[in-house]
Amino acid sequence: MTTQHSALPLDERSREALAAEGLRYAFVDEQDAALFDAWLQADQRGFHADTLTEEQLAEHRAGLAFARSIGVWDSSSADPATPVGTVGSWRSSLSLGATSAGAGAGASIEGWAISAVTVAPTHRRRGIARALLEGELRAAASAGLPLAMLTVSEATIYGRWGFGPATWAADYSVDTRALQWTGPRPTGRVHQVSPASLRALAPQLAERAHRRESGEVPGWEHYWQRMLGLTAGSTRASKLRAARYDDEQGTPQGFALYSLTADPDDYTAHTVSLEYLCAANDDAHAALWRFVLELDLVATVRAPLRPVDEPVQWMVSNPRAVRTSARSEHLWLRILDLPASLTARRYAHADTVLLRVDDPLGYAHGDWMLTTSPDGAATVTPADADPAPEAAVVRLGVDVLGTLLLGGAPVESLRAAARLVEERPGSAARLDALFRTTRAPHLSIWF
Ligand SMILES: CC(=O)SCCNC(=O)CCNC(=O)[C@H](O)C(C)(C)COP(=O)(O)OP(=O)(O)OC[C@H]1O[C@@H](n2cnc3c(N)ncnc32)[C@H](O)[C@@H]1OP(=O)(O)O
Repeated sequence: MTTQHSALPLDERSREALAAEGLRYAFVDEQDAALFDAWLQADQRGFHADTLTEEQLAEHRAGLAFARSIGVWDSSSADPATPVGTVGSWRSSLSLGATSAGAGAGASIEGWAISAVTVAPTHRRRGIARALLEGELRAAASAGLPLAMLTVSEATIYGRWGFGPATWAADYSVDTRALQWTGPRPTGRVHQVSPASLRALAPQLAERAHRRESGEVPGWEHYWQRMLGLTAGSTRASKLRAARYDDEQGTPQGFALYSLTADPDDYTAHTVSLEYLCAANDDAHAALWRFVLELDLVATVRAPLRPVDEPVQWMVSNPRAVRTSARSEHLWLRILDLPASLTARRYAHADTVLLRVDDPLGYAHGDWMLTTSPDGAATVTPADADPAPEAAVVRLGVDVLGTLLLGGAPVESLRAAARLVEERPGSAARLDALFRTTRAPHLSIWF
């Protein structure tokens, strides 16, 4: 067991709650290959994914040993070695780079990333996920982490524990034969490279790109192996192509990973799947998009999980050729330490807002005075007196505050939906102006 894990003990309340159901809740010792393998296979089964081969298991063990893995076991089941519940978690930064105009580039906050939440079909709806989630939140809060975060299989699950969607993602489908490139033509060069050649560079470029964004969570060792098609038996490896953009000085500034699928009836009409586009500056973004949109023998470029304000729609002659085929929430946040969460980011201008926060689990519950200064910095204090007459006053749930935190939420819509109540007229508009960011927050990975 690593130091990081022992620093964050197993949650006693969850252990007791599950023990009362005859279930054992415990850490997975990543050095115990048989134990870890059973946990990994249970996680795969939980998501209806393929059973891992021996080679893949070895890779997963190496690649995921950094996380804190917890299992739930039922000694009375036919296969008592395989956990009936899983959860994995780790400390991770969350970028806050675009939280106000010009200010805050490179800022981030540390949070608790939660993943691999599964419960066996034979044990569902008996409260196992609840015990796992509430245990994670207590562990994160006791470690002093300001928030927890996750990406979700279903948007119906996590609101009950105070998580709210905080970034959104769009899938685009581009009809490349219906447009011309009208965007910038940067003076650097695009090089066609092998995905393997990006192994060291990709995380570095992603880290630089994330400094410009809010909502980004860094990938980990095994994530990059997978993304670059370098894992054992990767089904993507033979199809994956890569392009790298270097600036005029020859310094890499971005890369794109994509694959092509032929149209069986028309060889000139391949579909490109743009699986990842990472740009540390605007030039790299434009050059790489232009590269994929101008590939010959291609009719369609599909680009999943892109920002909802993806600038490419303004870089082509025909905006209707860039169709949004899907749009949904992506990263979910759960605020645990309200002052630490709110003061980590920058705001648009000086203002004073009383936030009356309802948090059924207690972590962020209460009245809080948020005061921002002209340079965008904030202070947050418990509000025990009546608010000053000039303060905006709103009442909202902790999930809605998570939704607001990165600045991508339309506050007026939340007010109209009664998810946020104005206790003084005009407060929603003031909150919107204060929290809104110049770029939509965005997370480019699943975790
Ligand atoms: C961060 C991540 O890892 S996201 C991935 C989530 N996992 C998956 O989608 C894998 C497939 N699904 C599963 O493994 C399980 O069904 C889980 C993990 C979603 C739920 O596990 P369970 O142990 O059945 O949940 P549990 O019994 O603790 O339910 C807790 C509450 O969530 C609700 N709930 C559970 N699953 C769902 C769901 N899929 N949709 C909506 N509500 C749900 C329950 O009704 C219950 O509600 P309440 O107590 O507030 O009335």
